[in-house]
Amino acid sequence: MSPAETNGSKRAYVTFLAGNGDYWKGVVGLAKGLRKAKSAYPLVVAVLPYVPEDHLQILQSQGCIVHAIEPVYPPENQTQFAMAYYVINYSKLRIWEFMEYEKMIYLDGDIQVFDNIDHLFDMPEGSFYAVMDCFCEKTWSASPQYKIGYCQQCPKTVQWPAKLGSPPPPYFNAGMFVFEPCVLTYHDLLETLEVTPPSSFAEQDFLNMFFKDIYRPIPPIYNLVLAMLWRHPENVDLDKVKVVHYCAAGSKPWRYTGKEEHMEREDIKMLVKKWWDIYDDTSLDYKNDGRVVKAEEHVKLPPFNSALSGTDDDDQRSVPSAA
Ligand SMILES: O=c1ccn([C@@H]2O[C@H](COP(=O)(O)OP(=O)(O)O)[C@@H](O)[C@H]2O)c(=O)[nH]1
Ligand SMILES: OC[C@H]1O[C@H](O[C@@H]2[C@@H](O)[C@H](O)[C@@H](O)[C@H](O)[C@@H]2O)[C@H](O)[C@@H](O)[C@H]1O
Ligand SMILES: [Mn+2]
Repeated sequence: MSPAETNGSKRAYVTFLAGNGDYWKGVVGLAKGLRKAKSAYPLVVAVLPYVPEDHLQILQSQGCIVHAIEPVYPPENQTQFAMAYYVINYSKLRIWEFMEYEKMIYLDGDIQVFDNIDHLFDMPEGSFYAVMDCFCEKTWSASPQYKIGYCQQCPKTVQWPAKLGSPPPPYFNAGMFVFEPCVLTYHDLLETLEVTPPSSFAEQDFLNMFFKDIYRPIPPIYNLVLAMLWRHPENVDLDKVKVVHYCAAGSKPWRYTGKEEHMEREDIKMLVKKWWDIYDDTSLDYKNDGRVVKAEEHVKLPPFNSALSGTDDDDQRSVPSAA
């Protein structure tokens, strides 16, 4: 049984690449970081059209399994996304059709894995695992939480006012999550998206709504949203952090100038250097041992109706507890 298959279930990390810009550097860094952390599983890259061929070659030369996907667009809308480019992030939904895998961990291309997190694949099936986000950055300024100063990271500091009803349910950052590709879920996601008005955080808001009944928070060591360092330092122990998410403005290591707000912090400089130390480490380059790394054929999805008659072989495993 290959390392990518454990107890018969095929597993892989997956990230997403769009455009002809420089995010491919984030994906290369991620591929090398997973290698350094001695992960047993491959990195699949879901790539949108127009990603340049030379970027794809670089990813394959680093051992990535490149899967071409078609874009997913939200319904026609006048929404002001928190960042205009968020509209392309709906295309992340395509990873639910990667039926050749039973369990996947999604990681944004601006994430680095500094310690092995393969054990997360052993979490019980049937739930959606991700780390809770923070509402304190300006990107949240249109939200009711931000306007009253409420954040789920410190629910007692500013209590959710009873007049606004019950507090919002736990809300995850969609830059990292543990999920199970499933054709029924995939079609349900796309059909639900067609009738869901888009909102500020695009697919992140949508995924939070869609998975709210099965979402289980996992500790922030698995996705350190950098703003936590200055918004909720009491919730962060950098020595224990396994996964860093370079999502704060100005923190993408491959574009780092140190000029944006908070970017002159010593911990930010240290984390950016940690990223570059891996990216520049040629001993972490992929050594193709003669096998030809082929972009795996997409599993041809069965027609929707025949998938309905499929049966799930549910094999529960012992699991680390979620947060
Ligand atoms: O031009 C882009 C913008 C985004 N992405 C992908 O979409 C993810 C989500 O965007 P981003 O990480 O910039 O959002 P943030 O987490 O910073 O809000 C990125 O990590 C990349 O994997 C990409 O490939 N090209
Ligand atoms: O398309 C919406 C995006 O929303 C999330 O990014 C946000 C979120 O983390 C906020 O809390 C931060 O304030 C903000 O900076 C950051 O961009 C995901 O990381 C990304 O993958 C993607 O889903
Ligand atoms: Mn990100």
